[in-house]
Amino acid sequence: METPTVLRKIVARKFEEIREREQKVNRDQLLQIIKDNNDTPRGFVNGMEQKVAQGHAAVIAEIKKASPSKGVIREDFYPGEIARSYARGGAACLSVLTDVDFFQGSNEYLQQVRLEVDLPVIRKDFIVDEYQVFEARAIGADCILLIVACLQPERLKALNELAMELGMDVLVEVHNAEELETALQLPNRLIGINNRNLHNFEVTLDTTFDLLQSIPDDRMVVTESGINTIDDIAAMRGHNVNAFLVGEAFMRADDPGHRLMEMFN
Ligand SMILES: O=P(O)(O)OC[C@@H](O)[C@@H](O)c1c[nH]c2ccccc12
Repeated sequence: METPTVLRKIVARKFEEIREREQKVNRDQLLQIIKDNNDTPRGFVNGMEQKVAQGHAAVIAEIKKASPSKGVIREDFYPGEIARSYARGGAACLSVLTDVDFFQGSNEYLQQVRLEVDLPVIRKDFIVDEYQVFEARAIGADCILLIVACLQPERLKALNELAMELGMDVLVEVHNAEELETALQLPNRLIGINNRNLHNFEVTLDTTFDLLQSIPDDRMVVTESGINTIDDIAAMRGHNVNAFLVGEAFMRADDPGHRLMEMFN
């Protein structure tokens, strides 16, 4: 048997969580909620492209209380306030962790944030089943994350198509060359490169630099995790990487949006 890495533990728990949730709100009910909400997704890819077209970095600013690798990152955690701060600081889009058991996130946080600001929002979770894609749209997500490391290629493709049918964008996340090859089979504009290995939490920005060479110019590369300094940003921009997903560096600052502005301007 393979050793249960953190990612495998999280995914095993996800399947249980989905079963529990489905008991309370089934798929048909989720569809009804989506219909009743009558909400049009905000263009996530569009938001990113606009920033880059203006010559700016496109920053996805993350709202994350805790993580399995770092424990609690931010004690005073008011997602609506953080979202407003990020909007003032010039974020292109927001990311909200909704995983409860490992990241102390929640669906309610995403719902609050979406009411608070006009920015597009990605649901950051470990999506392994259609149920979660419907749920994402039902709580107002404009985009979902699909992590190639948690999914068989056929499943990845099916979940990606479902998200698109629901009008959402998808950030496809990879960490190595094999996963990248799988991701490039999809037509998606955004390719996320996670600098953190989700099996052992090791972080190196070389993950992005190494994989970059194999990505055609018509994709937008989002470098994810471990972006902590102005030098990190300069190194990325020097390689023509202009889209960033940043959590911890902002969340540890008193005013997260102000920190965003300091780091990116
Ligand atoms: O806090 P950081 O190091 O700036 O990282 C943010 C983001 O990249 C990270 O939270 C993340 C990237 N991919 C994920 C998948 C699941 C959970 C979390 C993540």
